[in-house]
Amino acid sequence: MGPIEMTGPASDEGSTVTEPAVTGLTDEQAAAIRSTVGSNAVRSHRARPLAVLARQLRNPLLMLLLVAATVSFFVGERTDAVVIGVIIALSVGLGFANEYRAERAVEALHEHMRSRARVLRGGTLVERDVTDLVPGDVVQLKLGAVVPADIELTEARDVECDESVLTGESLPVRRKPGDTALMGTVVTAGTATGTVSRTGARTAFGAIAAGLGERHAETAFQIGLRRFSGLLVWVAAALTAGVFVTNLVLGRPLLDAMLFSLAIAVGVTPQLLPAVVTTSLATGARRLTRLKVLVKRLVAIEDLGDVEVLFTDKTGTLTQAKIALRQALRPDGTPDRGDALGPFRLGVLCADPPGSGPLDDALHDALHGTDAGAGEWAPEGYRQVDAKPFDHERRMSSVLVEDTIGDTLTIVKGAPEAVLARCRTVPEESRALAGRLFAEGARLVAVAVRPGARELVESDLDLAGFLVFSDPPKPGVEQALRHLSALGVTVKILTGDHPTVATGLCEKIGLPVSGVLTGEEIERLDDAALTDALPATTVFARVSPEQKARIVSIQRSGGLDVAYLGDGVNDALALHRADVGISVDTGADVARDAADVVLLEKDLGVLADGIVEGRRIFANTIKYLLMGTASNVGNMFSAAAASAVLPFLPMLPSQVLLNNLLYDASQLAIPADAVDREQLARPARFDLGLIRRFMLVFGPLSSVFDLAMFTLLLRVFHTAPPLFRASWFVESLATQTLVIFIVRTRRTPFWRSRPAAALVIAVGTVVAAGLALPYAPFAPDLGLAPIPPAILGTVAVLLIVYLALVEAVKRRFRTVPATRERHLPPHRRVHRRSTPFSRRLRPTRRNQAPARSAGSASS
Ligand SMILES: Nc1ncnc2c1ncn2[C@@H]1O[C@H](COP(=O)(O)OP(=O)(O)OP(=O)(O)O)[C@@H](O)[C@H]1O
Ligand SMILES: [Mg+2]
Repeated sequence: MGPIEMTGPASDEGSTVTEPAVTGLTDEQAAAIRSTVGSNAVRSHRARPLAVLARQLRNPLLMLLLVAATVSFFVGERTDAVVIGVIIALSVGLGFANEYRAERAVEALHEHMRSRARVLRGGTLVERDVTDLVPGDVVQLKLGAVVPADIELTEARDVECDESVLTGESLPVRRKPGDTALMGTVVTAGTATGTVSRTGARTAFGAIAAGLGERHAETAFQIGLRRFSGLLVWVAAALTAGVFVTNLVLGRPLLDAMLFSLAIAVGVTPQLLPAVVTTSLATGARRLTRLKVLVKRLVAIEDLGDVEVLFTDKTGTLTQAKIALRQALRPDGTPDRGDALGPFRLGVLCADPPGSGPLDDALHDALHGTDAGAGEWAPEGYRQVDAKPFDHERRMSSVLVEDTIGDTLTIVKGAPEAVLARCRTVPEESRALAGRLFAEGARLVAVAVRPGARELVESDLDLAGFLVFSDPPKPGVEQALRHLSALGVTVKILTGDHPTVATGLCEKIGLPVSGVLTGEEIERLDDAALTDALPATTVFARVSPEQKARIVSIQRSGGLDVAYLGDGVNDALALHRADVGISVDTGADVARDAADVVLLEKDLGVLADGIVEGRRIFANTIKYLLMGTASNVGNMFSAAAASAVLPFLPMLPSQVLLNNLLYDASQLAIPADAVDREQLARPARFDLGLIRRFMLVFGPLSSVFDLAMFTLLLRVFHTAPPLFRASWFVESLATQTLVIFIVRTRRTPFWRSRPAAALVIAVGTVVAAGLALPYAPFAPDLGLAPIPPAILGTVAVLLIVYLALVEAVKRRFRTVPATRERHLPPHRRVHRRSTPFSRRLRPTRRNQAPARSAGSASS
């Protein structure tokens, strides 16, 4: 059963299918089946305007207010009710427009995040989007693949699947021909071919993913935001109840009291919070996409900003992704000249098909030149009888081959420690040679043989020699590491490679090594000892996938925020454990699916940019929160207090709402604001305590000024209600919007920290509009009267004194480091893994062009 020639358009995949009879479905047949059974999707994504609108309207406060306004329209103040209605419509519109735009950005993210399966279509092996698969498709699975549908295996070579995502069972399960490889599980060993039996929601994985819904579990940031909103809900509730009761006691009409207290509540609640956060995140995501960093979920950007420790694998991240065979050496160190039983020819015999991994590809390249992908890959004259593919635990791969006259040969190649341990005798000079080569920083593989055996046994071997691969550092790594360290991120290496190679590389790229631990040593440490050893260790070498994951977990439990960057099958576990998993577009399926962030180019430099972006978003969100708790809360508090002592309402409900709307509008420019360098230089943490203290200090401060203003208006200027309200309207709008220029930075505003032009324009416009309102022709409808210059001057003086005072108090305000909550949301694995199985509800391109050849989108 030899490899068949592929039919159809030339493809650079060079994969062979060992079932000549199977041709799979054609693209047309697949499309026809898809039209009846649907896409292979477990969820859908599309910005749904109605859902976004419903989210805006779900606000019970607005609803209550709307009801009260409607009642008032029929029984009382008509104009006031209409004004209230218009303002509510405007604020709903504002929130809607912003959130909808952000949802569109999420949708665009999804379009970048496709995952492909190798499928036979019309006899040709092509790559298709996983959502295109239909029952009947013939699919190939290789090591590291996430099984794209329920697949009945027709052929399976040493296949093991990790089904923990479905069963919780962490040990891989053996899968033989006739078994079903389940969707969402991972091929942890071997290669297989099979026929799709079930897709999408009809699979067990689909059912689980559908049950979880589209909402991801909250991150620490989102929890912080929710707590913040909760805090303000309490403040609002207390104020509203107080105002309502006081006004009733004072004998004011029930409806007026109700409208006024509800308006106060609306004024306190941060309605635009979701819009501000999603706009920030969406803007950040767009910026990152341009830098070739994709985030799967918007909040992952904020997660990036929190990263304190970055674990990375070595090969392909710190070193160039493409490695080359440099030398083949016999056990005594003399070069192999291509002898029949020399390490090079044996190594090639033992290699997996092209495209399986960089190391084996380097061997094929050396044999065929660089276009090794096409054509026959095994040297002639040998037939493969059995094979044990490479895995990261054994760190070896082996084959049993038979030559034309029936002699058999077991060939083993792998990490020298593993291979030498299985050799009968190893000359001392060979060990010394290996040590020397490691010290040179070469990526080293030992090859050994055992002639004559009938079965594949990896023991009693004879060393055939070494294959030396060059694995030079990637250009630019040094600079990226400096950037990361300037950002306060500690970089550590978790590699399957040899410790000497790893430390040698660190020296070349300027990463100071404080300590080295090997997998063997780690095995002997219990969790407590490993915890103690972590801070002093930079390099973890010869670690297995489980050890990588264990190290990440232990680092996290120490309270630090941990990111993991890796692209291999051996990185998937660790990616899942990390707070932020980062992978590369060209990496193994499992790695990509386990990640929150995918780099289109494996480049540490862009990662630093991503971290900065995350911190920028965080900083700007915090600005909005602090703003909401400073003058805003203070003003509402003053209004509430004033309503108890004044003979009339200090502001009409419609004026409170209008004031709030204008304030909100000015805040929408915050996501675009510039952030001070020192705020980008350290990992950020959500600190509700800071916000609470901020509110307790700056709220009352603002109220003091309001009360001074009230006193002057009543006692000195003897104003009537319309003028009183107009004056206070302008004063409160100016204080609460202009204070952003002080709150937005820890430095001296403007001189030391320049705000973004957009923010200056937005705030300026809003203040100007507020100032103009009392003079507008429709001012009487709003219940406002023109303000005479004497009062305007007073407002200006108060404003300046207020801002100066806030600036002075701000300087005494220190952030106390918050303790971070350790929080790994449940089901995150199912969520992450189901991302590629997402379908756009409204297909844009109908019927994929069947002629499209596969290679285009593969790496
Ligand atoms: N295809 C292969 N065949 C034989 N041996 C291999 C093969 N791939 C890797 N090895 C050996 O196994 C060792 C461990 O490889 P592994 O993939 O676990 O980690 P790595 O890729 O070297 O490092 P990193 O974790 O930094 O990516 C390698 O150093 C090499 O000696
Ligand atoms: Mg790797």
